[in-house]
Amino acid sequence: MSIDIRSMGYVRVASTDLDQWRHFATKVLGLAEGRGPHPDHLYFRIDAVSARLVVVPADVDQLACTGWEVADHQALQAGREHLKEAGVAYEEGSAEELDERRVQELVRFEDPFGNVFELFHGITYESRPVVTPYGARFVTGDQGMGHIVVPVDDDVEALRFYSEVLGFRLRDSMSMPGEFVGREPGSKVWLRFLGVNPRHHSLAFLPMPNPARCVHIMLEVEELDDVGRALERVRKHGAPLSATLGRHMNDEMVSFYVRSPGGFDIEYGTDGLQVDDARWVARESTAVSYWGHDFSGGQ
Ligand SMILES: Cc1ccc(O)c(O)c1CC[C@@H]1C(=O)CC[C@]2(C)C(=O)CC[C@@H]12
Ligand SMILES: [Fe+2]
Repeated sequence: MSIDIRSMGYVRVASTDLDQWRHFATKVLGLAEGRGPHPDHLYFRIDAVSARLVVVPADVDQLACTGWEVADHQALQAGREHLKEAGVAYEEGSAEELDERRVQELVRFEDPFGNVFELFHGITYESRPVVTPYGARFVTGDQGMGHIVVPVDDDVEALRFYSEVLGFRLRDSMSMPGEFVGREPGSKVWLRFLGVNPRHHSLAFLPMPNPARCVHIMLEVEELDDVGRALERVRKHGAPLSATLGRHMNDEMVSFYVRSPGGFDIEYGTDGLQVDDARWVARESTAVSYWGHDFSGGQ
């Protein structure tokens, strides 16, 4: 038995420039501004959940942590016991932290590479329907808020930790030449894509150091038109495009990548694959994309 994570619940970002984040999140990404307990923090909604993205002032620009949802107190208690058995140190969320995240209970720990994870249950949701500035509807629910790609030092240890300790299920693998991530020529590193719900992957990792502590966060919208409109706003506001529109091979997502003020990318996509664990078999994809996704920004 391992931890029964149901979905990616929230992301917290540390930022040196909250005005820039507010502009980017609302005008470029089209997220709805929400409210929260701390007057100096930015809270963004994409669905009924009170805040999915929270930006907090800091003297660095980097990912602070990701929050992973479990069903209830019993599931979190089982999670604590599992972490203890696996020798992973964790701490309980303080009263202020529970209030800030608007969850019933949480524990925080680090993966072997210093990525900060929180396990929580009982997040609040709002009575008022979310109204996003450009009418985009985001795909969440059972599939959670999206996916995240985190940097790791060791792809073998990462796969062991995320699957055996955290209970993520391997859905796809893709190899990359070692020299691509600064290793010796001729070596091979693995990008692994793991899931916990019908979303093809909720967590992926790349064995490459990254000062932002995040490679990208993916948000999914209902319609291709929402992706097209977002791409127009990227151009209008001069936000740096990290990869052109394309369709990924493994999860069939049609998306583009834009650089956020956090120094990591936001992947903005639609039409992602949903899988059924009873039938899914882990595969190895042989290309990043069927078409598009020019990571030189189309220049
Ligand atoms: C390959 C792939 C499949 C599904 C995804 O959602 C997805 O984000 C990716 C791309 C992962 C990865 C990345 O985000 C950073 C830049 C990378 C390392 C590349 O240059 C190729 C693959 C890219
Ligand atoms: Fe992605």
